[in-house]
Amino acid sequence: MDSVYAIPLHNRFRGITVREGVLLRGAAGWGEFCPFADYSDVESAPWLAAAVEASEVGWPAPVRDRIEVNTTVPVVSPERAHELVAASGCRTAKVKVADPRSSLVDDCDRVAAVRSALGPGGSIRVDANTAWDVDTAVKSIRELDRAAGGLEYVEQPCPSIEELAAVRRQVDVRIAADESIRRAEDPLKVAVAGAADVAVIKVTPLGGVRRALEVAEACGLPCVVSSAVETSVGLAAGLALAGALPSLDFACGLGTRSLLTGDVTSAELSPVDGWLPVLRTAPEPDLLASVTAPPEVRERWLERLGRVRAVAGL
Ligand SMILES: O=C(O)CCC(=O)c1ccccc1C(=O)O
Ligand SMILES: [Mg+2]
Repeated sequence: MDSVYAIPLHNRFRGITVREGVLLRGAAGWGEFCPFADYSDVESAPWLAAAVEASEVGWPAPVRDRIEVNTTVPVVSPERAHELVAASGCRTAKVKVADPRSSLVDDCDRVAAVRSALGPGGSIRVDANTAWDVDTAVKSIRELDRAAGGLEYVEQPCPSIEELAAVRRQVDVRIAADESIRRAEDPLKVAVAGAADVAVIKVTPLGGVRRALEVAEACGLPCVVSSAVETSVGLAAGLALAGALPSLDFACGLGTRSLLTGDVTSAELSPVDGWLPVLRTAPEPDLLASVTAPPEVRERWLERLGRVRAVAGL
């Protein structure tokens, strides 16, 4: 039977305080259907395709058995950011910046605290989630780069591909494309080469591991596999993708289990010393029961699942 879960987050992330979704069980295992609330039924169809691939088909064989991951730092105080990074064991941290609740000075302070936690050998990337125009991006990236003692890359500083290209011409920091790929009408056709140095690839919005592998190949850039803040069921799909990519040069954004206050399995996919195994885990009945959504949330998700099944023909 389909299980609808609702799991609170430790800190607000992407405007969300509780992560919700449906776990689907099929012949090949478990899949997770968890489009964000602002995704339409049409935009949610690839999320369902990813869940159906996981539960009914399974994934291609991996070429590596462990994945280095970044820890993800939400909009928190510099002290809390330092604590989170130090406790994570990761050598790479991704810091959310340009949030409406955080000024550039706050962002610089947070990034500096992350550098002090990582030491000079660590890598820091920031994610602006499309917040800036070109001029603001150029100015902010220069300041953040200075505060960080060097940035590995900046993820999606501006909304459009053209703006990414303009920013890229003016700064020394690498540019990564995320929303430009994930929310593109046809992710197989977006011309990110020239506008970005790195492609962020997410299994769920791209419609599954196979489809994401095609997008990775088509974009012709080094890829970073990132989660959509799923339970360990959904994270396993990201690990399958990261495990199957022909080459992998950067730490992946799959260390997000710690953003959630709970999980559906005790074999949870939390990084150890900054690495995750390429494995999949099944939910355990008692843990599944502990995160079961209240009836009205369950109703809403089952209706959404039905509508998206109709749209997707799945
Ligand atoms: O990449 C990571 O470290 C975590 C994943 C992440 O940031 C994310 C999670 C959900 C939705 C959007 C994003 C994003 O990268 O913008
Ligand atoms: Mg991003």
